[in-house]
Amino acid sequence: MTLPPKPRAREEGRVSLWRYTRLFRQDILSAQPARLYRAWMAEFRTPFFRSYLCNQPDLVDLVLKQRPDDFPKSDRIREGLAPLLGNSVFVTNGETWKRQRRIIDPSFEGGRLRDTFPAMLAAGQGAVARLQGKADGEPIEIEAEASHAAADVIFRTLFSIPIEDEVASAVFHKFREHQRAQPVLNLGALVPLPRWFPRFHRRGARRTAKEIRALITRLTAHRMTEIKAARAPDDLATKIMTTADPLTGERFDTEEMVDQVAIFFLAGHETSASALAWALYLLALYPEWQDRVATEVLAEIGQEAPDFSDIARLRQTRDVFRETLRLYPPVPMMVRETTCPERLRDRDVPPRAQIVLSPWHQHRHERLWDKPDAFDPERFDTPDGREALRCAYMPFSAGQRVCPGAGFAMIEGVLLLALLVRAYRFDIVPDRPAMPVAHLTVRGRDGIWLRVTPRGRAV
Ligand code: HEM
Repeated sequence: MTLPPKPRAREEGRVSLWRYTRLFRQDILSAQPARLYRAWMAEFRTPFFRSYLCNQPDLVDLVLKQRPDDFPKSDRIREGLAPLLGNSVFVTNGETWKRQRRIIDPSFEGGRLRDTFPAMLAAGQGAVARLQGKADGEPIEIEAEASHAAADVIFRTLFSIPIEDEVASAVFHKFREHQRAQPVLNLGALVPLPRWFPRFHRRGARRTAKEIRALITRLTAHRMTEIKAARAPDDLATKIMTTADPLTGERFDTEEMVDQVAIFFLAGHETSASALAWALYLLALYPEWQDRVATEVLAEIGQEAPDFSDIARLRQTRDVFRETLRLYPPVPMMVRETTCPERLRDRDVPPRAQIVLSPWHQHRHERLWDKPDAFDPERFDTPDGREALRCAYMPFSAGQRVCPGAGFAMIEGVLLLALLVRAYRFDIVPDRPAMPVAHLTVRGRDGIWLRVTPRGRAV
């Protein structure tokens, strides 16, 4: 049986820091040796830093759930991302971070998700309509379509504006330019190289970051005016900007909200787009699963527009999306830093060492998953699969810093997949196979190409 694409690991043995950095810059995934798919913990020593990749579920639990305050994000992450994200919740630590989460989290709770559903649905219907003109069986690059759809979801749910809006569309296009200028956004953040080491903060990336922030400031300042005049739409931006911290009573001011909007846009659209594109690719690779999804969607919602409660009944579609997040976790690695001496698996770990948690390796770990590289959405119905889901599945991270958009993303992903597969058939392009590469998120090295035709018509 064909396995879904996986990059070849680098050969075992020592490599120089220069070579590692070069490999790393090309792609974080293939820069790593194959033993990481079997190891519980691996240590990397360089003259400048020590880094420990932890796969053992107990260790991951310790870092993310039991003592998260002792394993913060490093300041370098903030430095690396500051031009675009300022002091957003993604990069802060300690009391600032806690206050930001107290204000943000209520907007993503269950009841609010129901309220955002119509905006998500409109974005999904927009994606189906956009593909109509391209569904002629000629190869199309599906990541671009998925990015467009996911950006539309974010703008509609956050600011009640479609992606066609002038400012929304400008942010979206500037963002693409930003990625081209700085393809591996957090390289500098992931590897704490000494200050003299060449960085990849290109000048172009600084400029685009500034332009994106200026556009977001326009949206946010306008919304603040609408809130003050009591005529703001009831969407996520209004909810977040009017929520007071239950402990201090403080609200976000415009500037702090700009930082949060920047991360919602970045974290919320890049990740969802990556997951949707890989899900469609996997369904093209396994057409029997594509038929199962199409059949389920027709049985549960027919040709109607689904409502919020329909999504919970799309169980096979959800399992396909879950399995996609296992095989291609959009955020392949996360980094924390030790603040005091630690002893992990009988090794002394000094303060300021890097702790790397890798959904990519944990999700394909040979000792944690049965047939880890196979595509099998039914695995979640088996006792082993359920156990692995509980202790070795973290596409959204875990613990107090878990992704606040996890519930949102699971509804969005299932909804968009259901609408697209109901309308179209997706087939692979044999001479353009996809290969994952970790840029900002896990992407296709040369894009993800598929042939799209209206469902029911053969290619
Ligand atoms: C499939 C989609 C998504 C995936 C796989 C995903 C994954 C993740 C992961 C792994 C983290 C933790 C990163 C770390 O600790 O270094 C994270 C954080 C975050 N995500 Fe998501 N995410 C998704 C969608 C979203 C959406 C839709 C939003 C918002 C609309 C969002 C907002 C955030 C924010 C604000 C954080 C920072 C949280 C903090 O540090 O406290 N994400 N996400």
